[in-house]
Amino acid sequence: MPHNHCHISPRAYHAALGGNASYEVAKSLRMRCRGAEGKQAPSFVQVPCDIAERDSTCGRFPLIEPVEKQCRFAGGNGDTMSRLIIVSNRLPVSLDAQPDGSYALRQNVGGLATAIGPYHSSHHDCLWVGWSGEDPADHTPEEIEAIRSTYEENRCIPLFLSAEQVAGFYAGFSNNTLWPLMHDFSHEAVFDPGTWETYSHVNQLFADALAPLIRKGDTVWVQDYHLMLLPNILRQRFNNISIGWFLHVPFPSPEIFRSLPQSREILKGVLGADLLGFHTVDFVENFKSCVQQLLDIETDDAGHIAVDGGHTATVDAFPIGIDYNLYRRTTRSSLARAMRRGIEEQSGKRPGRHHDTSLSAESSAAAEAATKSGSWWSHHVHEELPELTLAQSAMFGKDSKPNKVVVSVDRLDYTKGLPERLRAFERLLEKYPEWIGHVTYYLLATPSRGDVETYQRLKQQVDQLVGKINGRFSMLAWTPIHYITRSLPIKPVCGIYAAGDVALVTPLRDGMNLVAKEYLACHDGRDGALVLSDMCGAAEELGEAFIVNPYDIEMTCEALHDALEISPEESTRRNRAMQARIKARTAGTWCAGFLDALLQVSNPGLDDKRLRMDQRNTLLEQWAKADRKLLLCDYDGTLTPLVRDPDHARPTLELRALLSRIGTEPGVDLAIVSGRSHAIMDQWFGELPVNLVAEHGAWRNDYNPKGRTWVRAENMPDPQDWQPKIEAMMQESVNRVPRSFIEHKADALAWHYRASNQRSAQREHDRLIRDLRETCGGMGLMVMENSKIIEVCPLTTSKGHAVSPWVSSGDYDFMLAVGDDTTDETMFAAMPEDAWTLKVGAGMTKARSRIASATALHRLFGYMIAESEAGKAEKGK
Ligand SMILES: O=P(O)(O)OC[C@H]1O[C@H](O[C@H]2O[C@H](CO)[C@@H](O)[C@H](O)[C@H]2O)[C@H](O)[C@@H](O)[C@@H]1O
Repeated sequence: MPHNHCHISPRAYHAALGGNASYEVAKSLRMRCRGAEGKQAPSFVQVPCDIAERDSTCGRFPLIEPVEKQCRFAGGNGDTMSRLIIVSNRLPVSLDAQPDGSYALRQNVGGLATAIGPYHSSHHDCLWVGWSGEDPADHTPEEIEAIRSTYEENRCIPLFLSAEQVAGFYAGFSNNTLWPLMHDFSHEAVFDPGTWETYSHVNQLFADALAPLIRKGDTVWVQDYHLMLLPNILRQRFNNISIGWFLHVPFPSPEIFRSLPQSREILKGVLGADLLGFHTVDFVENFKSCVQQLLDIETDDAGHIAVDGGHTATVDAFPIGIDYNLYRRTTRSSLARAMRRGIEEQSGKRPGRHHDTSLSAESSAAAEAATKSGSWWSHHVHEELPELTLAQSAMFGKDSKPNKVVVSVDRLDYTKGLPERLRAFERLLEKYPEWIGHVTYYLLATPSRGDVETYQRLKQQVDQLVGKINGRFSMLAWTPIHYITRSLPIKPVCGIYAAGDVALVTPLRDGMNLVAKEYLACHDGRDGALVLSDMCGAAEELGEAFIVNPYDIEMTCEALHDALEISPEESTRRNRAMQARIKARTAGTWCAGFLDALLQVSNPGLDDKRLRMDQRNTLLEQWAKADRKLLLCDYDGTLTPLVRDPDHARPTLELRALLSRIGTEPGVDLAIVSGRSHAIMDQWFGELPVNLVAEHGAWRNDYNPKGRTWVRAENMPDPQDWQPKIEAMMQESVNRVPRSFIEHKADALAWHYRASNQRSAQREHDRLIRDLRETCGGMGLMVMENSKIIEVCPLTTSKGHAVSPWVSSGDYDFMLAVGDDTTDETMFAAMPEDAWTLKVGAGMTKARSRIASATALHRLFGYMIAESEAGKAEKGK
């Protein structure tokens, strides 16, 4: 390395390319990396020292780090920092070639990019590996390098697959074999040994692409049915990483899955993961049955599967959500509003506009812009209408029936139940002719997999059905179905959702179905009825919808009729319940929840007693049903993560808001049961609607909006009699162990050593414990070992004792106690059998369940609040 150059770290490299460095540094880095020979990224990056130093000194970020830690994405250098590597068939971004030969990045839409994309963008050490969508045969080596480099600047590692590989792996085995089988369409499945071979090979190629990136301790999260062999390939190659796998489609019963000639290989492939996630508990059960029947391996109720070679895989359900606020916000955009207004005018929902059958100039122009080309729109709205028909006169006010809009948004796929849905709509017009002229169906069906014959046939079938229904029922001024077969951007789609009085979401089989959730988010706080198939995961969460069997045309027709007739008050009430739930269970909480669970199952200290999804659902059900609820929460390490300086653990505004929210739920008594001094508790929580227990039970303060009073426990020794002596002993330890200190409380003293050198602190810890125990025995005091802290407090104090008046009052039909350290064990022991007890983090415990972190607890509280909201909406409150 030239002496006037220096190495910079991958973190600094990303920060620089992410706009955090000066132009000169960024340019220098880019040139350096593009110049690298071969496909492999350079293992470190050099920049001229003067530029790097100037950037560092102007406070952008620390550019210069020790040379031995420096590499780009490559692993294998002993760096043990754990990172997340996401692997999916497609990357979350695509590239568009620009006239100047460069490539511009475009964000992909779709559930996966929306759900995990934010995690990837906000974590600067997170990588994403996937197929670039490019065939290397179509590009020069320079273009390939430019494509690779543009992706890598965004922490995406692209794979280049030939057309032949794509045909076998993607179109072939993934979409023509696994897709139909997973969706219970075994009659559509093609069994071809050739595509299986390519699928296996491409899974190996993904492993090859990952190999140079993986470092000890990394987490690799594999996505979906395209990569079902990859988890086990990775397990065979690396024994020091955590592997997760999530299936975004349904998992079928053994009767269907066993028809796949490679069913056993596929099961063994995914069982290489530590955690296997599915959308619903039903899919988990199907998977477990397949493992039992096809591999003869037992599974237990906790979802553990003991695989050969001592590896244990765990299966659980993680229902995916949407970015609720994105849809809610986008619905308010001017383009979405114009789209909605346009549909309402065109369908006659907005009287006055429709007479001349043209949109207002403003709506028309904006809707055109929204749909980009807008041809479908102008075609329908600029028709000349020479005469009024019977239906038209009904439409324009002579008849009291209000005009309504039905919407649906799908990919044109045989799993979506489009022909069945169209028949149900036709049946509605037949059976309830009063809807003729009054209901308009906006059917957005984006064609996909157009090179596959089944999809071509489906498209023809849907085209014909739409034509038949329109031909049969159309009036001069009214067309029953507006059929759009293009892909529309999110803004007009939100406009379509918002315009819909009814959304018809009736897939024959679907893993989750996000359309149902998106429709509800676009109707935030409003009316609008959802007709939903019971064959999709979403039906488990959206029970207030009109649930139908999508194969039952008569039932769907009746549900559609009821949905069209529902009062705005009733549909708003139903929506409020569903919206509360999907607002709390977003794409972000899904991603975090899966990663929390993966952390738990990969860590032997955290895996036992993991709160599974079915248990969490039971907890939420019991919470929602209960009238009087008791929540007992420890503070440090439970409601907030542990930090070095106890003063820095003060509650954030978000935590205070969460505590206020849950503390004011009707029927809820919330108590923070902490070892903190009552002075601190008063300062941090005094204004919140919560009961407080301080100093491990020595002090108690029940919430009273008129003013708080602290009550000291009885029969405690006078602190003056013991604190000077104990303080002197602790002071000796402070003198010996740098950065240790004493925390003073009214009735306790604590020696803290978290910030100290742990080896010397441990020696001192052992000595101090021994001396304190000898001294405290006869003084009515006890010595407690806690998290990097030794505490002395009165023998009579205990959290269990402090909470017993609440617990034994008999007032509550739901009780939950949460804690993280040894002092919380007395509280767990005081809880009755049917109470919920949760330990946060690792360690021996009497608690019956365990969760990973304080953040996971916040999420659980969020779900509990949402459940209460849903319950209130259901009761019409
Ligand atoms: O009962 P808790 O609410 O869990 O309180 C227990 C002790 O918490 C505090 O110490 C702990 O948290 C500190 C901040 O994260 C950390 O630095 C320390 O190492 C932990 O032991 C508090 O300072 C103590 O008074 C509490 O007894």
